[in-house]
Amino acid sequence: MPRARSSRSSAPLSAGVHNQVRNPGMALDLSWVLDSRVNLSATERRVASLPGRRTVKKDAQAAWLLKAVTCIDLTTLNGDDTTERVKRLCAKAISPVRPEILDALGMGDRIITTGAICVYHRFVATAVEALGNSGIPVAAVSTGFPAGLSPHHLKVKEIEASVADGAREIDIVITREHVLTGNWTALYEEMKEYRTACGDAHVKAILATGDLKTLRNVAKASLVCMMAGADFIKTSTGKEGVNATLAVTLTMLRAIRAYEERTGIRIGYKPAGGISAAKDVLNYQFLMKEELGREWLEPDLFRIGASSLLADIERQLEHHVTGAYSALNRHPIG
Ligand SMILES: O=C[C@H](O)COP(=O)(O)O
Repeated sequence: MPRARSSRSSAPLSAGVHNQVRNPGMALDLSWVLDSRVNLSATERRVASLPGRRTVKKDAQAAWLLKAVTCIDLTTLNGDDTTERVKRLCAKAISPVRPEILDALGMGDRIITTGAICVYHRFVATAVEALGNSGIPVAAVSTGFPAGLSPHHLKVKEIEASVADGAREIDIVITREHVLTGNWTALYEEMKEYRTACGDAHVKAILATGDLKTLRNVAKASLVCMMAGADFIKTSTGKEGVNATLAVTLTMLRAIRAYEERTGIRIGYKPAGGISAAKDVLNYQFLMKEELGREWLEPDLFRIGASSLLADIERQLEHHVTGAYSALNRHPIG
Protein backbone atom coordinates (compact mmCIF):
# COMPACT_ATOMS: atom_id res chain seq x y z
CA MET A 1 0.00 0.00 0.00
CA PRO A 2 1.21 3.56 -0.65
CA ARG A 3 2.04 5.55 2.45
CA ALA A 4 -0.41 8.33 3.25
CA ARG A 5 2.10 11.17 3.02
CA SER A 6 3.87 10.00 -0.09
CA SER A 7 1.60 10.90 -3.00
CA ARG A 8 0.10 14.26 -3.86
CA SER A 9 -2.15 14.50 -6.86
CA SER A 10 -5.63 15.73 -7.61
CA ALA A 11 -6.78 12.37 -8.95
CA PRO A 12 -9.96 11.35 -7.15
CA LEU A 13 -9.93 8.42 -4.75
CA SER A 14 -13.21 6.57 -5.35
CA ALA A 15 -16.14 8.03 -7.34
CA GLY A 16 -14.92 6.06 -10.37
CA VAL A 17 -16.17 2.77 -9.18
CA HIS A 18 -17.50 0.91 -12.21
CA ASN A 19 -14.35 0.13 -14.13
CA GLN A 20 -14.67 -3.66 -14.24
CA VAL A 21 -16.03 -5.70 -17.13
CA ARG A 22 -19.51 -6.78 -16.04
CA ASN A 23 -20.19 -10.40 -15.29
CA PRO A 24 -22.19 -11.89 -18.19
CA GLY A 25 -22.81 -15.05 -16.17
CA MET A 26 -22.74 -18.59 -17.54
CA ALA A 27 -24.95 -21.65 -17.73
CA LEU A 28 -25.67 -23.24 -14.36
CA ASP A 29 -22.96 -25.85 -13.80
CA LEU A 30 -24.60 -28.04 -11.17
CA SER A 31 -21.74 -30.49 -10.86
CA TRP A 32 -19.34 -27.64 -10.01
CA VAL A 33 -21.83 -26.40 -7.38
CA LEU A 34 -22.43 -29.82 -5.85
CA ASP A 35 -18.70 -30.62 -5.73
CA SER A 36 -17.90 -27.50 -3.66
CA ARG A 37 -16.18 -28.31 -0.39
CA VAL A 38 -15.04 -26.13 2.52
CA ASN A 39 -12.53 -27.37 5.10
CA LEU A 40 -13.99 -25.82 8.25
CA SER A 41 -11.02 -26.31 10.58
CA ALA A 42 -8.51 -25.07 7.98
CA THR A 43 -10.72 -22.02 7.37
CA GLU A 44 -10.94 -21.30 11.08
CA ARG A 45 -7.18 -21.69 11.55
CA ARG A 46 -6.44 -19.41 8.63
CA VAL A 47 -8.64 -16.55 9.81
CA ALA A 48 -7.62 -16.94 13.47
CA SER A 49 -3.99 -16.37 12.51
CA LEU A 50 -4.74 -13.20 10.59
CA PRO A 51 -5.04 -10.50 13.31
CA GLY A 52 -1.73 -11.45 14.97
CA ARG A 53 0.18 -12.06 11.77
CA ARG A 54 -0.61 -8.89 9.85
CA THR A 55 -0.39 -5.39 11.30
CA VAL A 56 0.29 -1.98 9.84
CA LYS A 57 1.23 1.08 11.86
CA LYS A 58 1.24 4.84 11.63
CA ASP A 59 1.34 6.33 8.10
CA ALA A 60 0.86 2.93 6.49
CA GLN A 61 -2.21 2.30 8.63
CA ALA A 62 -3.60 5.73 7.75
CA ALA A 63 -3.15 4.89 4.05
CA TRP A 64 -5.01 1.58 4.45
CA LEU A 65 -7.81 3.31 6.36
CA LEU A 66 -8.17 6.04 3.74
CA LYS A 67 -8.39 3.32 1.11
CA ALA A 68 -11.10 1.65 3.21
CA VAL A 69 -13.07 4.91 3.28
CA THR A 70 -13.19 4.88 -0.53
CA CYS A 71 -14.70 1.38 -0.40
CA ILE A 72 -17.46 2.08 2.12
CA ASP A 73 -21.06 1.82 0.98
CA LEU A 74 -22.22 4.41 3.51
CA THR A 75 -25.48 2.96 4.65
CA THR A 76 -28.67 3.85 6.42
CA LEU A 77 -31.32 1.12 6.49
CA ASN A 78 -33.56 1.93 9.42
CA GLY A 79 -37.30 2.15 9.87
CA ASP A 80 -36.90 5.73 11.07
CA ASP A 81 -34.83 6.95 8.10
CA THR A 82 -35.88 10.37 6.80
CA THR A 83 -35.10 12.54 3.79
CA GLU A 84 -33.06 14.86 6.00
CA ARG A 85 -30.99 12.02 7.41
CA VAL A 86 -30.28 10.71 3.90
CA LYS A 87 -29.20 14.19 2.77
CA ARG A 88 -26.81 14.46 5.72
CA LEU A 89 -25.42 11.03 4.89
CA CYS A 90 -24.84 12.10 1.28
CA ALA A 91 -22.96 15.20 2.45
CA LYS A 92 -20.76 12.92 4.53
CA ALA A 93 -20.19 10.58 1.55
CA ILE A 94 -18.95 13.56 -0.52
CA SER A 95 -16.63 14.71 2.27
CA PRO A 96 -16.05 11.67 4.49
CA VAL A 97 -12.91 12.89 6.27
CA ARG A 98 -12.58 16.42 7.66
CA PRO A 99 -10.32 18.66 5.52
CA GLU A 100 -7.92 19.48 8.39
CA ILE A 101 -7.27 15.74 8.91
CA LEU A 102 -6.61 15.24 5.18
CA ASP A 103 -4.31 18.29 5.18
CA ALA A 104 -2.33 16.87 8.09
CA LEU A 105 -2.03 13.55 6.22
CA GLY A 106 -0.67 15.35 3.16
CA MET A 107 -3.83 14.41 1.26
CA GLY A 108 -5.54 17.80 1.25
CA ASP A 109 -5.48 18.02 -2.54
CA ARG A 110 -7.09 14.61 -3.12
CA ILE A 111 -10.80 14.15 -3.68
CA ILE A 112 -11.79 11.35 -1.35
CA THR A 113 -15.35 10.03 -1.30
CA THR A 114 -17.05 6.88 -0.09
CA GLY A 115 -17.71 4.11 -2.63
CA ALA A 116 -21.49 4.59 -2.63
CA ILE A 117 -24.51 5.51 -0.55
CA CYS A 118 -26.81 2.60 0.31
CA VAL A 119 -30.48 3.24 1.09
CA TYR A 120 -33.97 1.82 0.74
CA HIS A 121 -35.82 2.49 -2.52
CA ARG A 122 -37.84 5.30 -0.93
CA PHE A 123 -34.70 7.45 -0.63
CA VAL A 124 -32.99 6.72 -3.96
CA ALA A 125 -34.19 9.90 -5.72
CA THR A 126 -33.29 12.01 -2.69
CA ALA A 127 -29.79 10.55 -2.59
CA VAL A 128 -29.27 10.92 -6.35
CA GLU A 129 -30.16 14.59 -6.10
CA ALA A 130 -28.08 15.21 -2.99
CA LEU A 131 -25.01 13.55 -4.50
CA GLY A 132 -25.31 15.72 -7.63
CA ASN A 133 -22.30 15.46 -9.91
CA SER A 134 -20.03 13.94 -7.24
CA GLY A 135 -19.86 10.69 -9.23
CA ILE A 136 -20.86 8.69 -6.14
CA PRO A 137 -23.37 5.98 -7.09
CA VAL A 138 -26.54 5.28 -5.14
CA ALA A 139 -27.11 1.64 -4.20
CA ALA A 140 -30.65 0.54 -3.39
CA VAL A 141 -31.37 -2.50 -1.27
CA SER A 142 -34.13 -4.39 -3.00
CA THR A 143 -36.23 -7.53 -3.55
CA GLY A 144 -38.02 -7.24 -0.23
CA PHE A 145 -34.88 -6.49 1.81
CA PRO A 146 -34.04 -7.80 4.38
CA ALA A 147 -36.09 -11.05 4.41
CA GLY A 148 -36.59 -11.31 0.65
CA LEU A 149 -40.01 -12.88 1.03
CA SER A 150 -42.18 -10.49 -0.99
CA PRO A 151 -43.98 -11.87 -4.08
CA HIS A 152 -41.45 -12.43 -6.85
CA HIS A 153 -43.07 -10.06 -9.37
CA LEU A 154 -43.01 -7.26 -6.81
CA LYS A 155 -39.33 -7.87 -6.17
CA VAL A 156 -38.60 -7.43 -9.87
CA LYS A 157 -40.74 -4.28 -9.96
CA GLU A 158 -38.87 -2.91 -6.94
CA ILE A 159 -35.57 -3.28 -8.80
CA GLU A 160 -37.01 -1.55 -11.88
CA ALA A 161 -38.39 1.31 -9.77
CA SER A 162 -35.01 1.94 -8.11
CA VAL A 163 -33.19 1.88 -11.44
CA ALA A 164 -35.78 4.35 -12.82
CA ASP A 165 -35.10 6.64 -9.86
CA GLY A 166 -31.37 6.65 -10.62
CA ALA A 167 -29.86 3.80 -8.58
CA ARG A 168 -26.67 2.63 -10.29
CA GLU A 169 -26.28 -0.35 -7.98
CA ILE A 170 -28.90 -2.77 -6.68
CA ASP A 171 -28.29 -4.92 -3.61
CA ILE A 172 -30.71 -7.84 -3.94
CA VAL A 173 -31.40 -10.42 -1.24
CA ILE A 174 -31.66 -14.04 -2.25
CA THR A 175 -34.42 -16.41 -1.15
CA ARG A 176 -32.67 -18.34 1.61
CA GLU A 177 -35.09 -21.24 1.27
CA HIS A 178 -33.60 -22.06 -2.14
CA VAL A 179 -30.22 -22.61 -0.47
CA LEU A 180 -31.58 -24.43 2.58
CA THR A 181 -33.48 -26.88 0.35
CA GLY A 182 -30.66 -27.22 -2.20
CA ASN A 183 -32.83 -25.81 -4.98
CA TRP A 184 -29.90 -24.38 -6.95
CA THR A 185 -31.90 -24.08 -10.16
CA ALA A 186 -34.46 -21.85 -8.44
CA LEU A 187 -31.69 -19.69 -6.97
CA TYR A 188 -30.02 -19.41 -10.38
CA GLU A 189 -33.26 -18.48 -12.16
CA GLU A 190 -34.16 -15.91 -9.50
CA MET A 191 -30.73 -14.28 -9.64
CA LYS A 192 -30.76 -14.22 -13.43
CA GLU A 193 -34.09 -12.40 -13.46
CA TYR A 194 -32.80 -9.86 -10.97
CA ARG A 195 -29.72 -9.30 -13.11
CA THR A 196 -31.89 -8.68 -16.18
CA ALA A 197 -34.16 -6.28 -14.27
CA CYS A 198 -31.08 -4.29 -13.16
CA GLY A 199 -30.11 -3.46 -16.76
CA ASP A 200 -27.04 -1.23 -16.60
CA ALA A 201 -27.12 -1.03 -12.82
CA HIS A 202 -24.57 -3.29 -11.16
CA VAL A 203 -26.06 -6.02 -9.02
CA LYS A 204 -24.81 -7.22 -5.65
CA ALA A 205 -26.21 -10.53 -4.39
CA ILE A 206 -26.75 -10.54 -0.63
CA LEU A 207 -26.47 -14.15 0.54
CA ALA A 208 -27.51 -13.51 4.17
CA THR A 209 -24.77 -15.94 5.17
CA GLY A 210 -25.85 -16.00 8.82
CA ASP A 211 -29.01 -17.78 7.67
CA LEU A 212 -27.32 -20.38 5.46
CA LYS A 213 -26.24 -22.83 8.22
CA THR A 214 -22.92 -24.03 6.69
CA LEU A 215 -19.89 -22.59 4.93
CA ARG A 216 -20.47 -25.17 2.22
CA ASN A 217 -23.86 -23.62 1.55
CA VAL A 218 -22.16 -20.21 1.44
CA ALA A 219 -19.69 -21.52 -1.16
CA LYS A 220 -22.45 -23.05 -3.27
CA ALA A 221 -24.71 -20.00 -3.10
CA SER A 222 -21.74 -17.78 -4.04
CA LEU A 223 -21.04 -19.87 -7.14
CA VAL A 224 -24.68 -20.00 -8.25
CA CYS A 225 -25.14 -16.24 -7.90
CA MET A 226 -21.96 -15.57 -9.87
CA MET A 227 -23.03 -18.04 -12.59
CA ALA A 228 -26.34 -16.14 -12.82
CA GLY A 229 -24.57 -12.81 -13.36
CA ALA A 230 -23.98 -11.15 -9.97
CA ASP A 231 -21.36 -8.40 -10.23
CA PHE A 232 -20.68 -8.57 -6.48
CA ILE A 233 -21.43 -11.08 -3.79
CA LYS A 234 -22.26 -9.62 -0.38
CA THR A 235 -22.43 -11.35 2.97
CA SER A 236 -25.35 -9.93 4.88
CA THR A 237 -28.17 -7.49 5.26
CA GLY A 238 -26.92 -6.35 8.67
CA LYS A 239 -30.20 -7.68 10.10
CA GLU A 240 -29.31 -11.38 10.53
CA GLY A 241 -28.19 -12.70 13.92
CA VAL A 242 -24.68 -13.24 12.53
CA ASN A 243 -23.46 -10.92 9.81
CA ALA A 244 -20.03 -10.53 8.15
CA THR A 245 -17.27 -12.78 9.53
CA LEU A 246 -13.73 -13.54 8.37
CA ALA A 247 -14.54 -17.25 7.91
CA VAL A 248 -17.44 -16.46 5.60
CA THR A 249 -15.22 -13.93 3.84
CA LEU A 250 -12.49 -16.49 3.17
CA THR A 251 -15.10 -18.91 1.78
CA MET A 252 -16.61 -16.29 -0.53
CA LEU A 253 -13.21 -14.99 -1.68
CA ARG A 254 -12.15 -18.51 -2.65
CA ALA A 255 -15.37 -18.89 -4.65
CA ILE A 256 -14.59 -15.58 -6.38
CA ARG A 257 -11.07 -16.85 -7.14
CA ALA A 258 -12.40 -20.12 -8.55
CA TYR A 259 -14.91 -18.23 -10.71
CA GLU A 260 -12.17 -15.96 -12.07
CA GLU A 261 -9.95 -18.96 -12.82
CA ARG A 262 -12.79 -20.61 -14.74
CA THR A 263 -14.25 -17.58 -16.57
CA GLY A 264 -11.66 -14.79 -16.43
CA ILE A 265 -14.31 -12.51 -14.86
CA ARG A 266 -13.58 -10.60 -11.66
CA ILE A 267 -16.41 -10.48 -9.17
CA GLY A 268 -16.50 -7.92 -6.36
CA TYR A 269 -16.89 -8.69 -2.68
CA LYS A 270 -18.90 -6.79 -0.06
CA PRO A 271 -18.77 -7.76 3.60
CA ALA A 272 -21.62 -6.02 5.42
CA GLY A 273 -23.16 -5.89 8.84
CA GLY A 274 -21.45 -5.32 12.17
CA ILE A 275 -18.20 -3.91 10.78
CA SER A 276 -17.84 -0.80 12.89
CA ALA A 277 -14.19 -0.67 14.05
CA ALA A 278 -11.21 0.51 12.01
CA LYS A 279 -9.05 -2.34 13.33
CA ASP A 280 -11.57 -4.87 12.02
CA VAL A 281 -11.73 -3.46 8.52
CA LEU A 282 -7.96 -3.83 8.21
CA ASN A 283 -8.33 -7.60 8.59
CA TYR A 284 -10.83 -7.68 5.72
CA GLN A 285 -8.40 -5.69 3.58
CA PHE A 286 -5.48 -8.00 4.43
CA LEU A 287 -7.55 -11.04 3.53
CA MET A 288 -8.66 -9.49 0.21
CA LYS A 289 -5.07 -8.71 -0.73
CA GLU A 290 -3.71 -12.11 0.32
CA GLU A 291 -6.45 -14.16 -1.36
CA LEU A 292 -7.23 -12.12 -4.48
CA GLY A 293 -4.48 -9.53 -4.88
CA ARG A 294 -4.01 -5.78 -4.90
CA GLU A 295 -6.70 -5.14 -7.56
CA TRP A 296 -9.41 -6.26 -5.14
CA LEU A 297 -8.63 -3.41 -2.71
CA GLU A 298 -10.26 -0.87 -5.02
CA PRO A 299 -13.92 0.21 -4.87
CA ASP A 300 -14.80 -1.38 -8.20
CA LEU A 301 -14.14 -4.79 -6.62
CA PHE A 302 -14.43 -4.18 -2.88
CA ARG A 303 -17.13 -2.51 -0.84
CA ILE A 304 -17.76 -2.50 2.86
CA GLY A 305 -21.41 -2.18 3.86
CA ALA A 306 -21.39 -0.16 7.05
CA SER A 307 -23.45 2.44 8.86
CA SER A 308 -21.01 3.43 11.62
CA LEU A 309 -17.51 2.36 10.50
CA LEU A 310 -16.65 5.72 8.96
CA ALA A 311 -16.96 7.45 12.33
CA ASP A 312 -14.34 5.18 13.88
CA ILE A 313 -12.00 5.47 10.89
CA GLU A 314 -12.19 9.27 10.99
CA ARG A 315 -11.52 9.16 14.73
CA GLN A 316 -8.46 6.93 14.25
CA LEU A 317 -7.15 9.19 11.50
CA GLU A 318 -7.62 12.21 13.75
CA HIS A 319 -5.72 10.40 16.49
CA HIS A 320 -2.93 9.64 14.02
CA VAL A 321 -2.47 13.30 13.14
CA THR A 322 -3.15 14.92 16.55
CA GLY A 323 -2.15 12.19 19.03
CA ALA A 324 -5.51 12.58 20.81
CA TYR A 325 -8.79 10.71 20.56
CA SER A 326 -11.90 12.80 20.04
CA ALA A 327 -15.34 11.85 21.34
CA LEU A 328 -17.42 9.82 18.90
CA ASN A 329 -20.03 12.59 18.86
CA ARG A 330 -17.52 14.71 16.90
CA HIS A 331 -18.16 12.27 14.03
CA PRO A 332 -21.95 12.17 14.04
CA ILE A 333 -22.71 10.55 10.68
CA GLY A 334 -21.22 7.36 9.45
O1 LIG B 1 -25.34 -3.34 4.08
C1 LIG B 1 -25.06 -2.75 5.10
C2 LIG B 1 -25.47 -3.14 6.45
O2 LIG B 1 -26.84 -3.18 6.57
C3 LIG B 1 -24.89 -2.20 7.46
O3 LIG B 1 -24.84 -2.85 8.68
P1 LIG B 1 -24.33 -2.09 10.00
O4 LIG B 1 -25.41 -1.10 10.35
O5 LIG B 1 -24.16 -3.16 11.01
O6 LIG B 1 -23.04 -1.38 9.69
